[in-house]
Amino acid sequence: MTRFLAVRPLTIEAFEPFGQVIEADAAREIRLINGGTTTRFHAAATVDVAAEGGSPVISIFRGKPFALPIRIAMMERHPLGSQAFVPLHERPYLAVVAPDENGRPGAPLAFLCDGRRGVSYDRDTWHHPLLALEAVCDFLVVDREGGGRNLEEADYPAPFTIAGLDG
Ligand SMILES: NC(=O)N[C@@H](O)C(=O)O
Ligand code: NI
Repeated sequence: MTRFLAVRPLTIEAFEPFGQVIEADAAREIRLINGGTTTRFHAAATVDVAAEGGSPVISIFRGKPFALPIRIAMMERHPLGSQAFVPLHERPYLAVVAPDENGRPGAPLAFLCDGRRGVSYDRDTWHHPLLALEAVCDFLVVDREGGGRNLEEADYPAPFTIAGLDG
């Protein structure tokens, strides 16, 4: 029996249990800086990577696009750090997350992200690895460098299928 997974629009409120949406409107504070030539949208997301002596790193992920239907058979989480993805090309991508259920991922939720906003997964939040859509897309990624076990993966007993992107 195929378990279909509907795609929903990314909103700050709906994503809040799993992380933060990175966009100007999500910033806590707006500051005019540099003599008024620049607007700083301050702290649109936080970076939580210090556990067990971790430090923040900035990387580029070049994501190959996934074609529909997309099979969600596993999830992962990073117990020691948050992980943020900001698209550097304005292309859509999917953020698939799940609540924790006794140490395993529960039913996933798939958010369609429009390429103008990033997402930051909270530390220890179940998510699917990067899911770029349409074309190869670079993402700026802020996550943790350091010791300890910062990757936990779990397979679903039966995969979910994303058949379309329109809900
Ligand atoms: N493995 C890795 O660095 N990437 C994943 O954590 C991911 O969420 O894409
Ligand atoms: Ni990850």
